[in-house]
Amino acid sequence: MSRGGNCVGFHNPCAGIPSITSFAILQQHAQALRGTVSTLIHQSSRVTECVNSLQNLYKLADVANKVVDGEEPYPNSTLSTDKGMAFELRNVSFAYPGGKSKENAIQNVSLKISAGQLVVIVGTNGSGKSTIIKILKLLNRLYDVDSGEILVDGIPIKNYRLSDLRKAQALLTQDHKLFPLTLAENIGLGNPERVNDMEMVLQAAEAGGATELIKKLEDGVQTTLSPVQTAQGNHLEKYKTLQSMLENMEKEADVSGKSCPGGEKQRLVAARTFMRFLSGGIRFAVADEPSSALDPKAEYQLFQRLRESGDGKTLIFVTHRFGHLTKHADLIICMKDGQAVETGTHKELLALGGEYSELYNVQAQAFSDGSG
Ligand SMILES: Nc1ncnc2c1ncn2[C@@H]1O[C@H](COP(=O)(O)OP(=O)(O)OP(=O)(O)O)[C@@H](O)[C@H]1O
Repeated sequence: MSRGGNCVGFHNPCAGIPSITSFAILQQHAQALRGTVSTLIHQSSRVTECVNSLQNLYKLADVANKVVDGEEPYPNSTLSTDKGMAFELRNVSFAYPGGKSKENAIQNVSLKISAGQLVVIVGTNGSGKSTIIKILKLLNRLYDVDSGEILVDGIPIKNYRLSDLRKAQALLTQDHKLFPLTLAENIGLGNPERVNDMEMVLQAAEAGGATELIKKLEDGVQTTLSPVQTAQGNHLEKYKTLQSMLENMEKEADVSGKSCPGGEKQRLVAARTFMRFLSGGIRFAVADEPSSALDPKAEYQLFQRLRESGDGKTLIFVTHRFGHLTKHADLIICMKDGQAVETGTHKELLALGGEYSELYNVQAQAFSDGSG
């Protein structure tokens, strides 16, 4: 048996350590080594992921921006009216870039929306409602259509300056974010130049139905919303540094939970949209399911206020609910399988007895068949 430097063995008389202890130490080292190797393997796969993401970023940077800015100022001095934006879709088809489906999300859609109309888009899931909104939000021109043409106030959308179009639109969706700022700032984001104009902020809050919620809070509009706590963070009370690092990482995160439940969040987001309306110059507003978390009374009030402030704006709503909106709409667009299968008013579409009346009757039946 070696008595030199090689002291590892079941029996090590040079160190006088009992063999069982040596074995335990050996096992510990082996375990630590296994842990290190598996961490290394995990980390190296993360490195590959990071490198791939970086590569993709560089590839993206090489992609030429296909959206070419136009030169025509908006509003057009001769064609635009102060009633709002007018739209025309001529044989428009669109498939999402990189989308898995070979089918177009919308197919050969032709329709006209007059300036100042209150328009409601209905249809089953996946029928293309939000896609119509996205290409009409065209206004951002994130999605240029594959074929067909979109006209705004009689001129192809592509001719307009993007920045002018953006200034003229407001958007209200269910997935807008709230930030860990004060309520006033969250609302003021709709019109950042006037974020300190408390009179305007409170006016927007009232229109969005957020006044009661603000009154309940000790600091009113100056209440700062707290960032979201993830499930991960909840286990980390003992590790203060790690917890505060995670919380900082969540700064950009949405606000929800106790500090602001769904319905209240939608009210604040709606208030932000009204703040944007108050900035002036808005001629087109889109609302994509803006009331999904609101109770029926709050939903009615929101629609009323949107309608009341709709002067000088074309309003387009996407909804699954049939009610005040569809009843008052100047134009209902009923989508099915990517096509605008029916257009008209509630009465006209009911009289048709087609897709719209079928969808309507499913909801109406719940109240009329005495099953409730
Ligand atoms: N970002 C996307 N990438 C790829 N395909 C998409 C994308 N968004 C929607 N689609 C597809 O386009 C089609 C139309 O979807 P769209 O969201 O317009 O329908 P929708 O009527 O608004 O549905 P819902 O009522 O469920 O919101 C669907 O087949 C959908 O899967």
